[in-house]
Amino acid sequence: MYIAGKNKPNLRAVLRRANFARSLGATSAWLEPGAGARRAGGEELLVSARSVGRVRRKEEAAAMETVAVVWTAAVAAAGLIYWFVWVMGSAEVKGKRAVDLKMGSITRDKVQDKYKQYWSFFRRPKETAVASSENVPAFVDTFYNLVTDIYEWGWGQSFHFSPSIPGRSHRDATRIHEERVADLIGARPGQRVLDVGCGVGGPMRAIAARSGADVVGITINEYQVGRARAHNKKSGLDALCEVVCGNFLQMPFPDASFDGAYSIEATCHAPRLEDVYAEIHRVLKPGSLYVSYEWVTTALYRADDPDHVDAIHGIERGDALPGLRAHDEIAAIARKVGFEVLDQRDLARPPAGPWWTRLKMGRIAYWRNHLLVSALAFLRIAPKGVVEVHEMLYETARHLTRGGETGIFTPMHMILCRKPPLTPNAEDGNPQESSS
Ligand SMILES: C=C(CC[C@@H](C)[C@H]1CC[C@H]2C3=CC[C@H]4[C@H](C)[C@@H](O)CC[C@]4(C)[C@H]3CC[C@]12C)C(C)C
Ligand SMILES: C[S@@+](CC[C@H](N)C(=O)[O-])C[C@H]1O[C@@H](n2cnc3c(N)ncnc32)[C@H](O)[C@@H]1O
Repeated sequence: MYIAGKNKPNLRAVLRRANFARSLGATSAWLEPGAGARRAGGEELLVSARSVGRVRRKEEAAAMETVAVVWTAAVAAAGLIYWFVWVMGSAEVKGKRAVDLKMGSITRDKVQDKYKQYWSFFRRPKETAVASSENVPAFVDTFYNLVTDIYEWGWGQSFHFSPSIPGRSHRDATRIHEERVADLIGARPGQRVLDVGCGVGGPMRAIAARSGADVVGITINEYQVGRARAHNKKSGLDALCEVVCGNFLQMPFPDASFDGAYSIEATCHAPRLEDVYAEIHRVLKPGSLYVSYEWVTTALYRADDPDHVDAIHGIERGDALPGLRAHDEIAAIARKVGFEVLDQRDLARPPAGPWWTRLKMGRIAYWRNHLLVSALAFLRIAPKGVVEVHEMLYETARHLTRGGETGIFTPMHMILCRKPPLTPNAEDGNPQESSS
């Protein structure tokens, strides 16, 4: 019995009894009259102290969990961004990252204007087409200011296609397609070879490395000259590779100053093919070889099929082309300027693997790239206008793929020419170009 002041409330004893009683399934009232209320008060205190502790521990655990989740998410996001921008974003390329995207030599605030100016070329009325052919080099220059960095970032240092080779990387297929050029013209050490429309010099370095020849590249775009020289130096090939800024329609080289020449997917920018072929013929030594990979419509192209016309117009608009030529025009033009035609072939025809799969297989990559350029433009890291240019290239890829799949277009119509060697003139004994 509990007497106030005599028996101090022994909470532990009460609890022991309570536990015992609980173990027997009894209530506290069964143990001792009045003990229920006393025990209830003490146990409530203890229970509430315990539950406060439990709640606090739970809260602490939850807070720690939140911190861990936030950190994990932050690390994962950082990893993802790193992978997205630096690893995936430069999968094909060394040296060009999305964060380095510029628009060639165009100042940041002029990019959108230049892009509009580029498009206005295609809106010109037909009557002014001849006059505007004089503007083509300037328009091509603007185009390469807009696209060079995106090409390097998303494609590599070689701005051309190549047949895909099962089991080999794009990089290998590209190099093999370029080395074929060196072999076709028989380039060797000590020779001086001209690269007509050299871009940032991917092919030039592959050809110099393969043959040991000195290669001189010419491009209309000043920005590409800087990029090509930097790449030449970085690859240790600057002793063999030289780059000049100039127009291939009026080249700053003396007559008969090269032992060989090649052009890879570049002369398609010339409004009149005879003008560039005549220049190449002029600067070549007699007897030397020239090979070109030309962009042309094939025998499957039908000018009365609106789908064909639409695909070819799409290719022209997205690639700064004044007008694609037909495959059977090329050799006639080469002969007209004085070349002998040794061979011509569409290198895209079977057994060559399709060149356009590299464009098609990258749908996820395009989506990723679109997000990336949009984010960079939003953050003002890349100039405004980069999103529109990227969008244009995406469209162009669609048209090129259509051209490849339908077989109406090829970017690798190969033509191998020779400038006729000199033969002694029967009358005066002086050498003259042989007529073949
Ligand atoms: C010879 C020329 C250029 C040929 C090709 C090198 C380029 C033609 C189309 C370009 C591209 C299209 C899609 C781009 C993509 C949307 C972007 O995310 C990454 C770059 C692209 C793949 C880009 C790369 C270069 C091309 C394949 C012409 C101009 C005569
Ligand atoms: C598609 S890129 C090909 C570049 C290079 N052959 C390659 O395969 O990487 C075409 C090149 O031709 C050049 N080009 C176009 N028109 C030109 C012109 N009138 N004079 C000099 N270069 C020109 C461009 O500047 C660009 O470098």
